[in-house]
This record gives sequence, structure tokens and C-alpha cells, in this order.
Amino acid sequence: MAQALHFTIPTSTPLNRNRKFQPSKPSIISLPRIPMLKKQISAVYSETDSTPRVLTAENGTTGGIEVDTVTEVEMKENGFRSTRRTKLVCTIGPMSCGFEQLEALAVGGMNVARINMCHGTREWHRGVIDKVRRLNEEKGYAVAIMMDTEGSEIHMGDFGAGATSAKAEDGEIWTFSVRAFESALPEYTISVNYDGFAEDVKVGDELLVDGGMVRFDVIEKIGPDVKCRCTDPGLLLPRANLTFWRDGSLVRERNAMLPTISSKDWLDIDFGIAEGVDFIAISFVKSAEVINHLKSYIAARSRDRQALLFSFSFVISVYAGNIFLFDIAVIAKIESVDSLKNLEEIILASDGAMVARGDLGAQIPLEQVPSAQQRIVEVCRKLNKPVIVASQLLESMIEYPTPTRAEVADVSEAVRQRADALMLSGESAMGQFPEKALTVLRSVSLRIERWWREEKRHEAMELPDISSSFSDSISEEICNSAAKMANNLEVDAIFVYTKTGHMASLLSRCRPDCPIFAFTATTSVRRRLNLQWGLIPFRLSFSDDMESNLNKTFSLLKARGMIQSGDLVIAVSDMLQSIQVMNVP
Ligand SMILES: Nc1ncnc2c1ncn2[C@@H]1O[C@H](COP(=O)(O)OP(=O)(O)O)[C@@H](O)[C@H]1O
Ligand SMILES: C=C(OP(=O)(O)O)C(=O)O
Ligand SMILES: [K+]
Ligand SMILES: [Mg+2]
Repeated sequence: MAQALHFTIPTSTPLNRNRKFQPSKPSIISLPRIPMLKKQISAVYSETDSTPRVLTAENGTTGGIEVDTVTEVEMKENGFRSTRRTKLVCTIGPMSCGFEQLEALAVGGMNVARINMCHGTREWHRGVIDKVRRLNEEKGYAVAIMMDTEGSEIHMGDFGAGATSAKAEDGEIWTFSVRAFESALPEYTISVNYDGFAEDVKVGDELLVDGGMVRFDVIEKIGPDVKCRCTDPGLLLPRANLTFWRDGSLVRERNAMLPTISSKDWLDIDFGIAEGVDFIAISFVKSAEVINHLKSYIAARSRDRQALLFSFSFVISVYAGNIFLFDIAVIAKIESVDSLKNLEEIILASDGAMVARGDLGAQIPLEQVPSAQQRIVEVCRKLNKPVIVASQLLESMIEYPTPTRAEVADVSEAVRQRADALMLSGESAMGQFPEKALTVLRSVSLRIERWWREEKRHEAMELPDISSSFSDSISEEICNSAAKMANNLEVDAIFVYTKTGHMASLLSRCRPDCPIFAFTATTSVRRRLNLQWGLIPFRLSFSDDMESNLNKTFSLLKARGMIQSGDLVIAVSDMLQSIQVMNVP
């Protein structure tokens, strides 16, 4: 196959009023041959019915194009230039787990549904996954699923007997105990999940619940029980995180030696792999090692699963660095002192990161959280990994229907930093107003993005070369150039035809002014792209013939009223590494 960089370059200056031009003959810059593994996409797995299927441009499952119903409506109403670039993650809990509630969130712009394995039963988690799947299949959404592990840090247990919270008042004496309680807890008693707790704490230590939402002084130790006096009153919520401090420093004793992935987490991970979740988020990551370990585990398990599903000798692993079609992306949660120390190596090893400000704010002084956030977002952008800003974005909306001004300012700061995604936790899991909270994230994102775009005040970020092969370098250069051209020519959209999503993510990394339409042949890649800034993922079966791909796309999108004749588009593809500039015919 031709290894060429195709530039279809306009003869006249393209920036006239209606940005139309007469294309000249394409000028072709020849590059050395690179093995492109063109045939390897010949078989892909259709996830809707568990039967392997051959997808080609001619006999694709739909012959059409799949896109979110919400995106489609938004694009028709506001024009695609003003679609939302920042993606939204919602934690699902008792207030959002019904089918109608999930649908309302999907309508409201939820791109990823997160289930937190700290809470709920296996049956409950499976129920949520099934409902999201059904929503995708029946209503055309591409909501991805993120499973968030519990991790082995110290936390309180449930209250038992259906109690959902307890109030600790100033001066009250509470017992934190490692005993196993059969039924309801005695009054003023909290169970602790970590057996070494009673040994590790000392009289005089300060005990912080949920990073300081409630504080206690340790006053006495009696066997498995630790008696504490409340010094800062507040609400105790089930499974809240516990840290203890001595002489102003976080105590990291034997608990620092707890494995990042506990035995319960491994069971949950097996469950996530079996269910085919899109993302697994790992709590309290300390180093890159654990991420590498998990990734090779997932790869091995996915291969087993593939072997099971395919008794035929299809080639299903599609070359893209080391990405497989069944791969589950691993998200490193940055929420500890160690994760900040090893930030670059952790991000490099992961497929994305989360600024988990809840626990992070319990491990470093609160006033250091904003700069840590800025640094994490920046490192992720440079290394081309999606980043989620999480926790307390709209905390007051758990109880109230409108956010505080400060919360809106916090959300807009994350949008201004151009994080890939924002996340709701308690607001959507157990708050009174999940949909309203999502609406606030959506409208603040849209407004701030537009404001910054119109003012052209984004400082350009120096993006380092990240490719490890010559072929990848070509893709990277193409994407950097395409994004720059898109801004200079003020094009309406960038189209990217991508098998693995890699080329789409490289474009997203450049944060261009226009939206990026990402066409991919597989539902799982499409769902995964839903976490990345500025990407509008479509499922489309396409071939290696760019001309026919473009014609097909134009006619399908035009038929649905999503683009118009005359719109100016830049198209790039990872099969025929090329950039083309053209008006929609
Ligand atoms: N599956 C669930 N079942 C019950 N409650 C949940 C569930 N998921 C989340 N929650 C509630 O929402 C709150 C916020 O969610 P999240 O931030 O994910 O957890 P945490 O506060 O434990 O870190 C939790 O403290 C819990 O009260
Ligand atoms: C997102 C976080 O993790 P979790 O809710 O699982 O504690 C956090 O700590 O901010
Ligand atoms: K968790
Ligand atoms: Mg956390």
C-alpha cells in the first residue's frame, strides 16, 4: 500500500469569506515504506450479539453511521462548532441507578457512568451495567462504563441496620473498632476495615474522616477499640476514608505497606473484565509498577476471552502500539503523596488519570490541591492521556438545587485547564439533584469553552514528541499539523478515520478550535473515545479508500442534517497517513 503523505492543497488563498476553494491536484510527499498491517482489521467482534462478524465498508452491520442521539440533536440545534468539548462522568448510586434516571443522565450529557466498588453489591453493580448497555443498544447512546476499585486504604464500614449516616457532635466520645460486628453497631461506634488500625494509632493522634470533614483526637486504646473525642463535628458517611496524623504529619506505618490492589479489588477486576467494562480506575496508585502489572493481567485475560469467543483463526489484535480491541483502559487515580512523587512514570504507564481530589486533599494540605491539579492535567496533556478532574465540584448540590458561586468557579477552572473530563460523585450518586448537577456541568463547560475560544486566550502548550516509532511519529506530526491548519483556516471540523482511536487522541491532545469527528469501526473504541476532550465519536465501517470513506461520510451526515454543503473540513486517517482539506460537496 502506498506510504505517502497526501496533501490536497488549495491553489487560491482559502481564507476568503465563505472559505471555499477549488482543490488542485493533490501534491504527494513520499515517505519511506512502513509496514501498515492493512489486513489485520479484517475481522472485528460485534459486541451487541457476541458473534464474530466481518465488518467492511461493503457489508458493515449498519451500512450507516452510529452517533449519540443527544449529540445529533445538539449538533442540529447549535451547529457542530459549539458542541461541548469537555466530557462528563457521573457516579451512579441509589439516586441514579434506575433505567429512567440513567436515561435522564444520558440525555443530560453523561459520557461515562462510574460505579464505585466501595459501595453496593455485585448484583447492584451488574444491574447498573446491564441498564447502561440496554440504554446504548436500544437508544443509540455510547455511554462508557468505568469501574472504580475500592483500594486498600483505611476506611469506616457501613453503619448497619439501614442507617445511611450519623452525626458526630463536638466533644462526643466515639469508639473506632476493628471488631467484627454481627448486626447493628452499638451506639457511638464505628467499624474500621483495617485490622492493624488499633495497633498503628497512638493516643494523641488526630483522626480525620474524609480528609477533615470530621475530626477526632485519639484518647484511649482498649484492645480492638480506639476511643476518640470529636473536635470538629460533622456528618459520618458509610465507608468514609480515615487518615491519622501525628505531630502535623500524615502517619504512614504498616498501612503504607498495604497492597494497592487488594484481594477484593482483584475479584472486582475479574468481574469488570467479565462484564467488559471500558475503564478500570485504580485507587491510591503509588507507582507505575502496579499499573503495568494490571495491564498485563487484563491483556492476558482478554486474550483468554477472545480465544474463548473465537474458535476461528481470525486475527483480531489490531496493531496500535500495544492496544487490543478488547483492551480495558486503566485509569490511575492520583490521590496520595506517593502518586504525586511518581507522577510522570505513573501517567506514562496508564491509559488516563483522575485527579481524585477527595483523598488527595486528605493527604496533602488543601491549599496544595489546586497546584497539584494543574500539574496533573498538564502532565496528562503532554503525555497524551485523558484526565478527569473529580470530587466536590458541585458538592452543595447534593442538598441544594443550585451550586455556589465558588463551585461554578471551580468547574470553570477545570474547563479552562482543558481537562478531558469532569466528574460528579455524591452529587449524582446519592444527592437530591443528579440531573440538575449534570446540567450545571454541561452549561458551565459550554459557556467557558466558547468564551475562551472567542477570546483566543489559550496559551499554546509546548507538546513534546511522544512517539516511539517512525510510523507513530508520522501520525503525531500529521495530527499536530492538521490541528494547526484547522485553527489557521478556521475549518468547521476535523474528520479522523481511526481503527484504534490513537490518531483521534493525538488530535484531541492538540485541543483544536473546531470539534473532531472520530470515525471508528468498533463500538468499544467509540465508547472509549467518549472520555476524550473534543472528540465526537461515530461508529462507521470504512475501508482503506479515503475517497470512498469521505463520500460515504458526507452523504450519511448530510442526510441526517449534521453537516452541510460548503462546510470546510480537514480529514486525516491512520490507514493512509494523510491530511486532506476540502469543502463538503
Ligand atoms: N453504589 C452505591 N451505593 C450506595 N451509595 C453510593 C454508591 N455509590 C456512591 N454512593 C454514595 O455516594 C457518595 C459519593 O460517592 P463517591 O465519591 O464515589 O464515594 P466515596 O465518598 O466513598 O469516595 C458515597 O459516599 C456514598 O454515600
Ligand atoms: C474520586 C475519589 O475517589 P473515591 O471517591 O473512590 O474515594 C477521590 O478520592 O476524590
Ligand atoms: K473507589
Ligand atoms: Mg478516593
